[in-house]
Amino acid sequence: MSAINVALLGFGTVGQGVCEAIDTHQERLKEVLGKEVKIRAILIKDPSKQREIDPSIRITTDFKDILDIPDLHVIFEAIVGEEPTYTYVTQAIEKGIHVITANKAMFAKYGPELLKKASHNGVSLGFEATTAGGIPVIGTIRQLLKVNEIKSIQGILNGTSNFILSQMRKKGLSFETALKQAQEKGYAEADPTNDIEGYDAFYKLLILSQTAFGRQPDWKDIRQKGITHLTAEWLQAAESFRLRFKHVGSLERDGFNRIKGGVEPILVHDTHPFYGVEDVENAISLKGSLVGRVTLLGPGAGKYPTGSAMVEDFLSLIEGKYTVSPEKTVTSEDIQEESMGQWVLRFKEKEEYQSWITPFTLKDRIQLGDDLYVFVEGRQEELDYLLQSHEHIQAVSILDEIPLENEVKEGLAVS
Ligand SMILES: NC(=O)C1=CN([C@@H]2O[C@H](COP(=O)(O)OP(=O)(O)OC[C@H]3O[C@@H](n4cnc5c(N)ncnc54)[C@H](OP(=O)(O)O)[C@@H]3O)[C@@H](O)[C@H]2O)C=CC1
Ligand SMILES: N[C@@H](CC=O)C(=O)O
Repeated sequence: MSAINVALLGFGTVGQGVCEAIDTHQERLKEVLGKEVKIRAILIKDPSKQREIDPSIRITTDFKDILDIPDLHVIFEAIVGEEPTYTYVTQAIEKGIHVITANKAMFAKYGPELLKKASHNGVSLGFEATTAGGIPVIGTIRQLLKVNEIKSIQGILNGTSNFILSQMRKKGLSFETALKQAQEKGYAEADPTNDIEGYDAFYKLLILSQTAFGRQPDWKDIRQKGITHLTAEWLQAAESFRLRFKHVGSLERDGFNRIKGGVEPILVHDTHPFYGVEDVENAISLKGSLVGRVTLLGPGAGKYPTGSAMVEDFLSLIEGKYTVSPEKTVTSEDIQEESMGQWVLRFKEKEEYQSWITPFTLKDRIQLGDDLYVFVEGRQEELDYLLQSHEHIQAVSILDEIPLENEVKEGLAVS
């Protein structure tokens, strides 16, 4: 029985997850593929680090050694940053080697080009692990929602941020302590700025856009804000109104087929599917033209969930499910939808507007903090009044949000 030869780029949290997944599930892989999967080599950066690696696997710091492996079928790419990753992936594809990547910073930027190159060279490029850790969202869109036209996407897309917000709220931890724990658990990026300032979720949102809508919006049109300004007091104050702050990415196509959206902290009510998404979990809610709203939930980061995503991607790739470039043709022009009644309110703070999404009906104004208010059970006219009477609040757009299940709707505003 011949083997499927693979190599790993990177042996950090994700690389180790892939290695262990292959090791512990070798029998299962053999059963499905009819062949053994053999890790031939691992590319690392720092040769002085102590590692527990099967001595039959070659360890190298030179990517040329990887390219020179005879009959190498697949490369699992789990290193950091745009370069040298883009160069390595390009060279692998040009050599006819399939690639599976976890690197969203690289893939958000170069994904469209690399997918074309892969298609041109007759190889596949799997990228399930770039987005939402272990949740099979890319596969769901690529393989299971081919007829449905995706109209909108919302997601908690960064495990580290969600973990920090949950820990600050539940245990009153400081931001720094919660971040440190996320780093120790292997959730955070090498540079956690990407997690806490929203870049990581931003990249994932662009990858989802490419996959679901067949293209990306202009990057500068996508709002991007992290979680660093949120305090434990705010998180706990909101809780008493059955509201939670979640860092959410959202995208929708407007009537002119433009893609709009952003990543930012929003408040969700306890009837919202994202309310109970806690710690390292991620969630993605897709609205399809036939199926309606589908919400996927699961672990958004970490060694085993990400290892799982890459190995499942590998199986799909070997089984030939990804032989065609996943880019869809954008067809429909008539995607204008009736508003579900959700507004983005923007609040001016130090000459800058910050945005939170809030349901539109308002009634009683209850003070939460010095300059933080919640509005409960009101009407459209009251929102209009609020907007007119507070020059520092703007309603900038209506989102196709998940409707709240009951009639009591709440919003939060800074006044
Ligand atoms: N952590 C997670 O939960 C998830 C991470 N990802 C993505 O996966 C990738 C890897 O993340 P993660 O495993 O957490 O990162 P780590 O920092 O834990 O590991 C990175 C690995 O890449 C190696 N590496 C870095 N730069 C180079 C280079 N230039 N040449 C060769 N090897 C290099 C490092 O080598 P050395 O060991 O020698 O330092 C290390 O083994 C990232 O792109 C990340 O965004 C995606 C989904 C989830
Ligand atoms: N740093 C990322 C890892 C997974 O993509 C996160 O926290 O979500």
